[in-house]
Amino acid sequence: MQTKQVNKKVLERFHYSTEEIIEKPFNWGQMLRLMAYMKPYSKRLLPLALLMVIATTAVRLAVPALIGVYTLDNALKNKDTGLLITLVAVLTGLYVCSYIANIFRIKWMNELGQNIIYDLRKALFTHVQTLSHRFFDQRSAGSILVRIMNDINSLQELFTNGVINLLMDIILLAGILVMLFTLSPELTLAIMIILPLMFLISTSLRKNIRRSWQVVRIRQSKLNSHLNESIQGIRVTQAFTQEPENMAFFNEVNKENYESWKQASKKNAMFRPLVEMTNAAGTVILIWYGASLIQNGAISIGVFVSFAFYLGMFWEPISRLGQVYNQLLIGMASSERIFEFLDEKPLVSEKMNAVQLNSMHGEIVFEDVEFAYEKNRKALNHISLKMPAGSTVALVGHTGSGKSTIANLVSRFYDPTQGSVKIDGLDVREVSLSSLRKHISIVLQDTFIFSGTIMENIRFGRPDASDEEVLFAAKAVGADEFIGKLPNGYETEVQERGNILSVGERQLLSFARALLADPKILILDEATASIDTETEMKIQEALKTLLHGRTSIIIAHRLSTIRDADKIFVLKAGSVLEEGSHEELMDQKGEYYSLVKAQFNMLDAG
Ligand SMILES: Nc1ncnc2c1ncn2[C@@H]1O[C@H](COP(=O)(O)OP(=O)(O)OP(=O)(O)O)[C@@H](O)[C@H]1O
Repeated sequence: MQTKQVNKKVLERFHYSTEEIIEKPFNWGQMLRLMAYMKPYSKRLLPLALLMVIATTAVRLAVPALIGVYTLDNALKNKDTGLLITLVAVLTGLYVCSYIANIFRIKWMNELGQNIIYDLRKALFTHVQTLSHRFFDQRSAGSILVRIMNDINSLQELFTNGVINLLMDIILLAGILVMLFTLSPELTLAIMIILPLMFLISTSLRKNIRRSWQVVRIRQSKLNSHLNESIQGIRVTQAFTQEPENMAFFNEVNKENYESWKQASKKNAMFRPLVEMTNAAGTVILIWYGASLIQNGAISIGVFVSFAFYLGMFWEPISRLGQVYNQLLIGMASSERIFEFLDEKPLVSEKMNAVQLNSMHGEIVFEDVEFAYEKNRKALNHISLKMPAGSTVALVGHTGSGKSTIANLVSRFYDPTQGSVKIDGLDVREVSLSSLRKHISIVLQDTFIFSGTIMENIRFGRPDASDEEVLFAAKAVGADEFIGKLPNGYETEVQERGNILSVGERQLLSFARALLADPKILILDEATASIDTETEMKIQEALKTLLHGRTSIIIAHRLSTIRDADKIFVLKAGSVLEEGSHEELMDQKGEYYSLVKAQFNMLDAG
């Protein structure tokens, strides 16, 4: 395998945090919490599946006794043809029953496992949807995806096969031991000498194999992260001609993945022969000691044959129990991560008797608001401001001065650490979240387009809107023109993030989306930044339609767009430095004046 030598600096560029903890010690509390997901199925599916497990196990336990003791020692020895025919009929009947029971066992167990996974995934997704922005600030989308998909998938194996195999194997093992002791206690005790060896192989080698597969999973996860980032960032990579470095790093990670897999499968391949060797040791003891017991007349040939059959069955559940144990430990780590998400409380939560805001005027008041995303780093500092209902208010200021944070607090994506945000005189913490957000629309610079048609995307905020209403909104904001040129017009399918559309076109779509939702409060956060001046002039009229009759908060760096605002708040380092109309602020010759001048000079120079 040839790979280009990777520059050390390139390797250092890639940092991927993978879920390194793949297994956790067994934990009863967590196990019981997991098992609680079986409860809805404890009336029908679970007992039915268990019944089938017991039925198949019982048949497996009965067969060796029927063949050895009954056929050889009774029917053949006594030349009892009647008994022989009965035994053949019973055996055939048992096999048929076991075959049918097995079909249903697999069917019901899979159904049970799938149902539990379905419930768990639904619970997790429903919960994640309620979590606050802060939760998403702290995690990558990839790591959330991994929990909802991979971690839950790894529990699927535990629920479909693991738990039931565990039960089946325990019942089978206990049954075999009872049969072995009943047939010949001396021979059983002699064979049990090799049990410690078997146990040692099962635990130590399995642990070793498990660790190797963990390394494979970590490497795979690294490979996934790199692939994901490579595809997402392909445009930047190509623009900076970083393809060779990217390829070299990929080769490195791919090779690591291949090597780890080779190691793990080598160890895996050793396991079966070792188990078979101990199995063979058991057979040697059986023949040597069993033969002498037959010679002494302590046991019959039939007992010996039945014993041999049971012994052959004995190792299978033991080695499978080791496998289930592995699954359990992996399940512990996965479930811990899943429960960590499920236990995460939304930081912004609704009060018990939250007020339903059926209608809204849209007056927004900030009373001495302080806010910090992170401790000791205030984003807003003693902010007091008033935005009258129906007015157009602009927030201006340098990057990082707190403009978007003010918008975030209005929508209650975060709560202030001090002071209060009031809408129509009501603290937003008193209002139900859905009724508050129903009256607010936000248009961001990087608007999100969902996979689906253009029509569906505009309808996003008001799913019950008619086609005519969608068309009206699109026309009003001037989006109709470009939509008309698309291959299928409003029915054109766009992929996630709307890559076939230009940034400006996406922006127009989100204006239409906002207009259709008909909110009382409209927040435009750098919403016109991606639209060229000509288009912007065209949509100024449309914007008037959009802003009419609502409280609008416009955040813009391009100051020409906010000239007509009723009030402009100038922010600096989280505080309001100046407020007033464009003319008033220009007269003041303060921060706003210098910002406008700076832009004017820049344009002049351009
Ligand atoms: N999710 C976040 N977690 C931590 N800190 C944040 C987060 N979002 C913003 N900040 C910080 O809060 C401060 C205010 O950010 P904010 O986004 O409100 O600025 P802004 O004025 O809107 O800037 P811009 O003009 O660049 O959009 C900044 O110092 C920023 O680094």
